[in-house]
Amino acid sequence: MVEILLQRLDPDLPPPSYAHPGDAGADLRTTVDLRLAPGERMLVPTGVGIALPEGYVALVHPRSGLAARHGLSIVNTPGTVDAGYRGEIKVLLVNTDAHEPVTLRRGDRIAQLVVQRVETATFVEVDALPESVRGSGGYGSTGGFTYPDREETV
Ligand SMILES: O=c1ccn([C@H]2C[C@H](O)[C@@H](COP(=O)(O)OP(=O)(O)OP(=O)(O)O)O2)c(=O)[nH]1
Ligand SMILES: [Mg+2]
Repeated sequence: MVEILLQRLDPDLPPPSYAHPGDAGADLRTTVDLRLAPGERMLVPTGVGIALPEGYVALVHPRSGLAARHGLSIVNTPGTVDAGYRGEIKVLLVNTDAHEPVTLRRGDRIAQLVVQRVETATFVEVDALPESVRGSGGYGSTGGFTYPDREETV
């Protein structure tokens, strides 16, 4: 368990909280009413700031229920909150539904914050990278799937 300093910039709203003990994500709320047309995105304030200890990151993930029911997602998912960031956490919501607008009210839970340990790397430049079994194969190099009515594999 890690202790994180939290500042409520909007004290009338509850602070981020875990819905159940052991949950990975603490829910974040919108401080504003909003309506997103199909395809529209908006940077939404949550009314909280945090001071993470060094060696930690907080990731802003979408909520799966809102995604499944309304197509609500996050453009930059998962958003990265750096340990040194002291500003308000914001969520870049997007309505991916093709037809219906998404309407949210102040106080609705819009995203979840996942706190993780993170390594800081030292990048050591070399002329050639060591060999590996995978090599430079990627982007479907191990095969994909074939549509029943088509010859090619995608
Ligand atoms: O979903 C997010 C993503 C980022 N941030 C804040 C915290 C983070 O530390 C800062 C910068 O984020 P990031 O590094 O992803 O954005 P950037 O475009 O690289 O901005 P910068 O040049 O400020 O690093 O913005 C949020 O509040 N919510
Ligand atoms: Mg950055």
